[in-house]
Amino acid sequence: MVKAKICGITRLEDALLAERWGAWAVGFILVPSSRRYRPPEHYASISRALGPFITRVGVFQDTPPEAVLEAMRTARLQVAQLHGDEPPEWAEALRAHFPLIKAFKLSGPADPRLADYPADALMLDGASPGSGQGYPLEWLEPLRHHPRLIVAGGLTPENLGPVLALRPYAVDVSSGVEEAPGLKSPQKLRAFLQTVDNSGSIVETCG
Ligand SMILES: O=C(O)c1ccccc1N[C@@H]1O[C@H](COP(=O)(O)O)[C@@H](O)[C@H]1O
Repeated sequence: MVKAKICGITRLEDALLAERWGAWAVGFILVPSSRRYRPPEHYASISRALGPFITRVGVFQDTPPEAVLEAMRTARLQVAQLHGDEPPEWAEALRAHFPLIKAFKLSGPADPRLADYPADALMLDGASPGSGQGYPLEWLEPLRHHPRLIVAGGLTPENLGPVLALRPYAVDVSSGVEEAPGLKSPQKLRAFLQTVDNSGSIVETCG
């Protein structure tokens, strides 16, 4: 079963819909320059209202480890996603506290050495994260069989099919299920999660 992470959530109602419709994770932007940024205290109130079986992810970009730890604690989050040019030592320091996703921006075919970065899952994203910009799926090929590959960047309910056919560990979406930055569209959210869900049943039936 491919897992789905809904990223860039700013409203409780969107988080609850994502949970109800089967998302494995929700992501909260802690990058101050982003239009989807909200302070950690805001995310804490959303996190408190969710059930125990959905993972809360904090998204950071070039934030020093001490500040990441502080924000994660305040926002009551469980997994950190690093989206910048963080040195591997920062990742090692953070992994002592919680699982880590390392996101890389692709501007060409993925370099297989990205898998050497110390992280618990590897995300391959477009060149401009959070913009809805994608890339040719062939660029994933060098890391296609990575056991914890999360595919992100420009995904929508409509273009998800070929990505799901690659059977990555997870898919991640933000803009593709929004009506405005940070505000999710219930219709698009449902369509996205249903598409992921249906792909699981198809594989299980055929397998
Ligand atoms: O969403 C943002 O504003 C953002 C800012 C800084 C780093 C990452 C950001 N978003 C991440 O981008 C991917 C894919 O987004 P999209 O579906 O192409 O819009 C997603 O993981 C977001 O977490």
